[in-house]
Amino acid sequence: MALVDVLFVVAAVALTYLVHYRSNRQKARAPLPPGPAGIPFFGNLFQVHSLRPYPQFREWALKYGEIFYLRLGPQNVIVLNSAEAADELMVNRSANYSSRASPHVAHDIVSGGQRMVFLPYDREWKTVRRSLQGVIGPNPSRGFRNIQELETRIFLFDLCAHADQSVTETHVQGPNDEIPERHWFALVRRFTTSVVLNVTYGRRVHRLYGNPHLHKIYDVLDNFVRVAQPGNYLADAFPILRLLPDFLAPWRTEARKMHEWEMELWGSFLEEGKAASREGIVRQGFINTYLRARADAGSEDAPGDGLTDDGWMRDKLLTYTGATVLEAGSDTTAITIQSFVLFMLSNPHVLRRARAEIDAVIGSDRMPEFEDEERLPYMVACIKETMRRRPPITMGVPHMAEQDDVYHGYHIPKGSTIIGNVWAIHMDPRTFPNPTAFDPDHYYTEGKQHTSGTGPDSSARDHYVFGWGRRFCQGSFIAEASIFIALSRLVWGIDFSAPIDKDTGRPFVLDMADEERNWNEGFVSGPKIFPARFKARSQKHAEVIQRSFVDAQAEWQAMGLAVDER
Ligand code: HEM
Repeated sequence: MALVDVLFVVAAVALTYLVHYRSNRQKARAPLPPGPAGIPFFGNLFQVHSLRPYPQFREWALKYGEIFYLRLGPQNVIVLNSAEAADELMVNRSANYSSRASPHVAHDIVSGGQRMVFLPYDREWKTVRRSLQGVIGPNPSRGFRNIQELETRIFLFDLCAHADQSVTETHVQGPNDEIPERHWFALVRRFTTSVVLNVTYGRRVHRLYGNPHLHKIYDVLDNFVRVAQPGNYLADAFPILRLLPDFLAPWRTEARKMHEWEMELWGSFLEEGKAASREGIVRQGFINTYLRARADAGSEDAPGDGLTDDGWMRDKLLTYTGATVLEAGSDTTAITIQSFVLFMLSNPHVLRRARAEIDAVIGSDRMPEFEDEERLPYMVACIKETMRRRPPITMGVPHMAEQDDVYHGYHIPKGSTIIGNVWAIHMDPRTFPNPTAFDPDHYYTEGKQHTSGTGPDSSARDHYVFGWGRRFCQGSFIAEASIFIALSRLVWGIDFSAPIDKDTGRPFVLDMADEERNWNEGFVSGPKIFPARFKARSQKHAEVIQRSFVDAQAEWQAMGLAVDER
């Protein structure tokens, strides 16, 4: 960078800081919450590990209590470290706390300002949310249970037939956490993505290998979560840098290219949906149904961003709405399943207990069904404990305060980023004794009925992986159903074990407590790939799995969906 550019940046940063500092001093009536001291201009920006912030945030939570304050450049950040504080602001006062302080580069440029998860709390977001509610809300989501049930049959079959490759072959995770397609992690991804692809586009992931779309969905997601990470771009923290012309802002050119690269994928899904509809092929799925309704209302073509005058989503907003469902629902759900396997391998006594319950209730003649959930309370507790011990989005998705507010005598400035510190809440020893242990008894009480339902009603919640209030994860019902049916069937029918380490002669299991070494970095983060063997528990289980796979093919055909190519 030339000297003049450096001077420009420094002057811009100084100006932003002064304006911000003066206006804060004038407005602040109550004191800001306590927090670590920062440095001039940059505040705490360099104290936050942008890709693995949660251990530091937990330390600060232990030091400062239920609320602390950070400044990342001119951006005020309020971190809520207790369930009570997070519920009070993001649920009880949700009218003020349902917007997003979206990262400029990731949202405005990479997403063309259209990615639902980062939309502000405005008319566009409300339209998207309302439209999706009719598909993935509590009742309509039950319409996908048939698909989820069938997809788990394929999942079990694949684990028995193909997962051994993750032990017999050498696999290396890619530099951006890419998963080799012959590793068992990829079988989990096929399952979770196939479910949400059906929800969105009425299609399946029916091949195990050579799925360019499947890989690109994860590549786009991995790239996006990296780009969106706070601290990644100075232009996110210092708005004045956004005024720089293109030749002084290489990040803008880079971000525009990412937008084009993403749109090649997401746009192609929409165009394929439109082409199928023109050929008279009636596909199910949110986007296809929406396109038909929009065409019936007279807007067959609605290019561009945002909404039409009569309130229909235009193509790009619709494209990114489909993308959000695919992104939000694929890796998060896959990570939960992968983490569960790791926790079970690390705690064989828990697996034995879960299996004993399933064997007693189900037997070996049939697989567990959704209706069995109420009779499998320990299994449900194992799932909840998986999400508590390792939330896929360790720090949740930040909200934003739209107006000044006061909480317990502390000033919360308008425009602050609000972080519900899921990790610290889940690691609070007052609620969860011995919090770093994987112990389903955190959720299990003998004789008490448990279900996985953790809807937005905060008084009935027992973990916080799905966020808060009006921005509460809209796909939680789909997610919980996928997770329950996949994991209860896994425990029922599949014997999974760690391979023997040649050096130690003992089973090789990743140390789940070693965050740095064994868990990926980033906003959405799961375990690094690890080998495991999967085989049917008995001849009887194998027969049920094989028969269910074969029967599923006829059902796919009857629904007009692709059969599995194996
Ligand atoms: C274990 C799986 C999942 C986890 C841990 C998870 C977690 C989250 C979190 C933390 C948020 C942000 C909540 C907030 O702002 O307070 C979110 C938003 C969202 N999730 Fe999920 N999610 C999962 C699965 C799914 C699935 C399967 C779908 C779709 C079928 C989905 C769709 C969405 C959507 C559309 C949003 C955006 C909501 C908004 O901004 O208004 N999620 N999710």
